[in-house]
Amino acid sequence: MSGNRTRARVGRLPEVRRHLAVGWLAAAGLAVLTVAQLELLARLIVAVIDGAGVAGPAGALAAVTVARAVLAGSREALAGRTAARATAALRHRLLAAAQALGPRWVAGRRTGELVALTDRGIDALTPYLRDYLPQVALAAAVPVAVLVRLCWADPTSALVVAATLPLIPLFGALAGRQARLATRRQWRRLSVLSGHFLDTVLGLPTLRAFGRAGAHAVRLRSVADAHRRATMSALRVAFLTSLVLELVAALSLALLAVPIGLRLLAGELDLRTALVVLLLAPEAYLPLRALGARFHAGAAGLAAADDAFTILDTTATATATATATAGTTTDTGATTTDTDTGTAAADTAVATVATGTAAPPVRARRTGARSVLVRCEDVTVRYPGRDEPALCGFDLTVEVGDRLVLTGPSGVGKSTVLALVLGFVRPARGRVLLGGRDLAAMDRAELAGWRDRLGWLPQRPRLFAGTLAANVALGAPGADEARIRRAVRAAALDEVVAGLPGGLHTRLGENGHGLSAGQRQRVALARALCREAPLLLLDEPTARLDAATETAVLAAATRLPADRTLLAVAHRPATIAAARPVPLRPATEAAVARRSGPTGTAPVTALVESRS
Ligand SMILES: Nc1ncnc2c1ncn2[C@@H]1O[C@H](COP(=O)(O)OP(=O)(O)OP(=O)(O)O)[C@@H](O)[C@H]1O
Repeated sequence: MSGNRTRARVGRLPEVRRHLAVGWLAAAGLAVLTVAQLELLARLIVAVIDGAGVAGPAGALAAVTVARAVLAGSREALAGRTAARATAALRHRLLAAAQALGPRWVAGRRTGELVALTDRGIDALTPYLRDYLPQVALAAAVPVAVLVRLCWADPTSALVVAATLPLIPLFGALAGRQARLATRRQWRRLSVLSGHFLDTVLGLPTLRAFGRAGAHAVRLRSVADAHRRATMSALRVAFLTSLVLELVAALSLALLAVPIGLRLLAGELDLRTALVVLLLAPEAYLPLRALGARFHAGAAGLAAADDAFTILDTTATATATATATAGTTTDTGATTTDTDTGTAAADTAVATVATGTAAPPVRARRTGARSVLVRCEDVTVRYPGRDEPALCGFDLTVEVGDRLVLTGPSGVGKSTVLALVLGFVRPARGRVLLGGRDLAAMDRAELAGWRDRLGWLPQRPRLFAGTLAANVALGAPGADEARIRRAVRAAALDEVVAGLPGGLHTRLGENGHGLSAGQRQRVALARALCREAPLLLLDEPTARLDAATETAVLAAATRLPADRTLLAVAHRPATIAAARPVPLRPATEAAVARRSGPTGTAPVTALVESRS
């Protein structure tokens, strides 16, 4: 995105747009007060030299000075508040966009870069909004007011100022291009450095164990060096720009001041006019010079804003694509529904599963006795940047009460199936029906309603700093202690809780610091169970557990009420034995099998369906 487009988009942010008008009004007021203040100062000096009464001009000067200070202070306070609001709103939108794009998108980016963008990157917009934008208004208003007053006082001087003034924005624009490139480079380096730093801190135990901490430190140092060089180059451009602008302004003032002095000596100009010109002329150049200096302060923020808008655009495109697809698939869906109800009108009922939110209810189509909760039809999933599909021609039907376990070699696409059911990824081909609704046709509210019906244990669960109870009740905010204890017992965590100093109310550190890996896994499992959701998605729930704990967890899973459904991913024989396995084959293998299947036979599916 070009710098101008980014600036225009920042200017269109609702929080900024509202205050831009006020900023321009304040700048106009300040311009008038500046001219009045210097005019009164000139009068006061002449009065002192002439020995005339100074009370009048001195009083007026004091009043105008106070008014100017109050207006400037209020303008700064307003600009500061606008900057705080706009950055908070942008950060909020960015996080909402990351949330909408889903964990799979977040996983595809370097965490450190995202953190740098939402934290320091957005913060860097503050100088742009607080200092640079108000200065633009001032740089436009003050020179105009000064020129108008100079035209009236001394047209020759006004002509000199009018001729030299454009040199400052001209040189500023020439240097600005270089400055933009340098700050963009600096921002990139900072993002990479943040990513490396976070990776290093999180992976320190691994690096120490493999004796690579030193080598990694060298690499980190070289990344930090690259950032230092980029920063120095950006600063060099900034200093050189300031120097050039100062030089242009000083030469312009010399061009103006020397003839004024000569004309004053020759008696062609009176003292008051000479003073007015000499006091006012620098004020015409000052805001433009300050604008050049502040441009550098805000350029880093603009580079970060550019990245932020790219992410926001990605969400907008994804939403637009989803909506467009929704239009077509809804039509198809309607046709399918009509046909279905037409043929099986007598024994097919549509069960409505209340979502408990304002979102439209999620509907599950009931075929015969049991409702179909999830159906995948000939689904292919592709991740960006990957030639091979993660899933290919994949079919699955999950009915209410099923206990299904997805099995298969690593990387075959088991977690991708769960991501489909969660609505985190969308199929490149085929259809996914969630509670009877086509995933492609579901909007954000419907998806949120569907997710309300899910309990999810991810493969790498994340705990948060806070009490153990708060971590368990994360997905069930209103859960009382009895419900939390039930979930804790079902996750075979009760003995662990009993051994903790504060029991359920023991405070955990970041990501569950203070618990073992297996205990953390069980807290996350308790969190999934605590939702008491109709469909439970568990990604390797017993991966880090010993045999006895695994048995306890599996026993809890088999005790789930009959109307609750379980779809799990597992590698361990005991877990697979506890439910009906659904073996997954690698997508490419399935695709080859599908192509080579004899004509007229049913296509080989990547998944063999199984029900309890
Ligand atoms: N965000 C992603 N971007 C690109 N490719 C991905 C992404 N997530 C998964 N993949 C790829 O998709 C394929 C299926 O991944 P998935 O995580 O679903 O496998 P899995 O069967 O759950 O593996 P495991 O048993 O090791 O957890 C893999 O080849 C993986 O490399």
